[in-house]
Amino acid sequence: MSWRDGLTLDRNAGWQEVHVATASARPDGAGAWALWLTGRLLAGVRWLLMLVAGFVVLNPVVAAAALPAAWLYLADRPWWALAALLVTVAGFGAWFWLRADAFDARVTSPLRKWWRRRRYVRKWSNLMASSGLAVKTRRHQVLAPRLVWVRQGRYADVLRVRLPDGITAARFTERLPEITEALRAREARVLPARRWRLPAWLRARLPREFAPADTRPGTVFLRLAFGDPLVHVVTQPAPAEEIDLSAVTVGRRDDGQPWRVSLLGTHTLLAGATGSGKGSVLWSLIAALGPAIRSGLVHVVGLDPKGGMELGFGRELFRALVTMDGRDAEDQAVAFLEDLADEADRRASMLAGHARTLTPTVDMPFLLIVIDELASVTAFIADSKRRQRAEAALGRLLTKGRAPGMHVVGALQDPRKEVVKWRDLFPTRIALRLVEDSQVDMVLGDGARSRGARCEAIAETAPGVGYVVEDGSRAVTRVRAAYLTDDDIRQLARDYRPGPVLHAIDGGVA
Ligand SMILES: Nc1ncnc2c1ncn2[C@@H]1O[C@H](COP(=O)(O)OP(=O)(O)OP(=O)(O)O)[C@@H](O)[C@H]1O
Repeated sequence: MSWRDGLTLDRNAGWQEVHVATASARPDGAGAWALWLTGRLLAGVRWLLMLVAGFVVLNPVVAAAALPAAWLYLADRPWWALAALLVTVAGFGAWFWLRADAFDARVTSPLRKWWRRRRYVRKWSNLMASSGLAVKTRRHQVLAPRLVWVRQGRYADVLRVRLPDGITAARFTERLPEITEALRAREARVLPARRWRLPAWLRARLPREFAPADTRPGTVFLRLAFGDPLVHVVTQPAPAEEIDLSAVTVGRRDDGQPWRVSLLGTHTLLAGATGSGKGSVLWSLIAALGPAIRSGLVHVVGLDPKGGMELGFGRELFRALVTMDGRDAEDQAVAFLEDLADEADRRASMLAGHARTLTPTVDMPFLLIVIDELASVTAFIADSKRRQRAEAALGRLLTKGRAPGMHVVGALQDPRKEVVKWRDLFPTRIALRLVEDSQVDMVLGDGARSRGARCEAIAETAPGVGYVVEDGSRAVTRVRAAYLTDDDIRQLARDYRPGPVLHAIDGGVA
């Protein structure tokens, strides 16, 4: 992001006053008219200069390309100017034809940003007033939320807005539909307004009562999304040989940037209706870990209640795969969880007093545990004794496994109360398309839907699209998982199948 993306639009202190033009403001008499007209003319010239200056700053390539034609025209050579213009247009056409991405980055994207910025400036006061977000002071001034700055990206802009007294962030959030329409955005979302973080050494020295709160009252960050980089299927890039478990790429975010998830110190809850693309999240995660799976630094184990239909394609990548078929399916699931919970205990006691988190080695690898249907090891177990054992083991695994390098990905097709009670033990939550709007907050946490996670509105034609809430953050991010075909998965298994098993999990799951 360049320095140009953070220009201040309005320097009023704290709010934006909406000027209400009254009929009595009209001039009376010739002198007054002349004065009024001169004022209007000067304002018009200022506006034009600002417009040109803004255009040149935000579109340097287009401005530079138009310079020869403009100079020839001013030098009274209109035909030469026309010829220069035609050459410039032809040059742009060739550039677009040969390098559409570079052309977009240098020409059309800056033009679009400039246009959007003009729209904000032009419409803001009116929009705030007509959406009921303006307040009247006792001196009869009309104050509206003030647009402080705009940070622009290819697909989304973030507007920092200061609220006048009397307007709350909640009230602003209620008006998002009007704001979205008026500013021609695809989607509007309010991001949590976080304070600047003081350096840790300074924070540690501040008395508690002076330590600033985490949120910033009176300020709202409005995120407006334009266009959609998630309409196309996302492909998974070849994984780097050196895997960073705190930033594993699994797809793309709706600002066009890679979607990375951290596997360290957290577990992931993945919910989505049937056909919503849960499989693509699981497989892109496994694919991104390929080299570490082959070298033995990461072990993947899985539980697939569909008899291996989902995870079976890449069976060779798993150190253990419990497929829950046959008459003892429930016993298999219970044994699987109890073995892993014991492993979590073993690792926790080995680390105690030595380290707070695990650095994976071949002797003590990072464990990725994929449970393809969480309900099948909790709510769906018919026998109550077995269910209690399974739930106790799952609880132990989730609470103890985070620090010693065990990450559980629990997929969920039908979020309901008896399953979602586990939600708080999964700090990272992903919700793909859901059937009902009430399920959104059940999965992602309270208030996630009002912060923009519209999982029930995701089209059936967009599998793999969803919303993420990350550990410790209230922000909701829209994403799409990369897609691997069945052949891709088979190839993945051939490329990254692990070497001989060195350390089986106690209890014989491996
Ligand atoms: N990220 C994606 N991009 C494009 N298409 C996808 C993506 N993920 C899945 N699909 C398509 O959607 C179909 C359904 O996906 P998938 O089987 O992963 O859904 P699911 O949520 O696991 O469903 P179920 O719970 O029924 O197993 C796939 O066959 C595939 O064609």
